[in-house]
Amino acid sequence: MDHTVDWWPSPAKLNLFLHINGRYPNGYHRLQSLFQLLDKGDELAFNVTQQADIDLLTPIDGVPNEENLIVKAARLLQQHADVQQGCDIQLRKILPMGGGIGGGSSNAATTLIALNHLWKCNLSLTELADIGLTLGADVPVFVMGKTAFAQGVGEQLTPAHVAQKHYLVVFPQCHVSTAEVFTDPDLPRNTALISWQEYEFDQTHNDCQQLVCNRYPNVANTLRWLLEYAPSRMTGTGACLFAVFTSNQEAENVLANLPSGCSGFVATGVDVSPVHDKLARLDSNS
Ligand SMILES: C[C@@](CO)(OP(=O)(O)O)[C@H](O)COP(=O)(O)OP(=O)(O)OC[C@H]1O[C@@H](n2ccc(N)nc2=O)[C@H](O)[C@@H]1O
Ligand SMILES: Nc1ncnc2c1ncn2[C@@H]1O[C@H](COP(=O)(O)OP(=O)(O)O)[C@@H](O)[C@H]1O
Repeated sequence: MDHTVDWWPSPAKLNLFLHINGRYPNGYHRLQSLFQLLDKGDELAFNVTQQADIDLLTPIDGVPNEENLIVKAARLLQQHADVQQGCDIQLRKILPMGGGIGGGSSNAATTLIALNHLWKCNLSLTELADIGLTLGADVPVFVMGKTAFAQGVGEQLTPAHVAQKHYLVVFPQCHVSTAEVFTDPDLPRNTALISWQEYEFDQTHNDCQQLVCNRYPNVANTLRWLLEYAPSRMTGTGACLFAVFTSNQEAENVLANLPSGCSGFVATGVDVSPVHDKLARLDSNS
């Protein structure tokens, strides 16, 4: 660990369920979901500079910096708040991309929150969430920083307390594009709305799961394997799967026996994002 660098967490999320209730005229889907924030994720570090340049010093293979959500988020905030300073950014990426665990969206949210603090923009979380929504439907939940029920395209958020569980998150080594799932004619789009008070894991599902299992045998086989151990489901539009445990040790035991070709990690569900814990610590020290 490099102690001279101040790392900001960029947590992953799981969709404990994902119901598709319909479609808006612009083609976006109307959803209900429970976004569970996790205590594990990527990390980002920001070094404020006096020139306006935004530089990501650790590019991601296959994602040009200009298209990286981190750089886009920094630029948007810079324009929105008329900031004259710039920054150098470093990323330590551990979350698989296109996995349905929100890595890119979380990176964008952490960038908005950290630079709002470091550039002293003083924008509210709601303003940052509005900026974030223009980058992706999942950015607002990470900006608001609370495990939450979501509806609309995922931007209408109601904070939720979920009993603390330990999750084995498994990446079946295939990437599923969100746009590919949402444009598939076979995707079910007519689940009835539920009221949050009635939420129970067993009474909910992920409307994308069967479609992705049909198209990606790796996902179907890994899900079947996980279900032998614990209640399990796909998150988001895939391809990651999660299994729910009441103890960390049980989750670690199953991780140790993952089928070859899969990778994974164990994380604990949190009600509040670790980014917000860091902000609170910074605010209490200032
Ligand atoms: C459905 C979720 C659940 O978490 O899937 P994952 O991406 O996490 O797997 C997300 O809300 C996704 O959010 P995000 O990945 O930010 O989506 P965006 O970049 O805004 O959109 C990617 C594409 O998905 C489609 N899209 C996205 C969200 C939505 N409610 N309806 C859609 O139809 C649109 O066609 C869009 O072109
Ligand atoms: N900082 C970033 N981290 C991850 N992906 C990014 C980033 N910036 C842009 N992307 C693009 O966003 C896509 C979706 O990434 P990600 O958010 O990790 O997946 P998902 O939405 O399935 O959870 C990636 O395939 C990549 O092309």
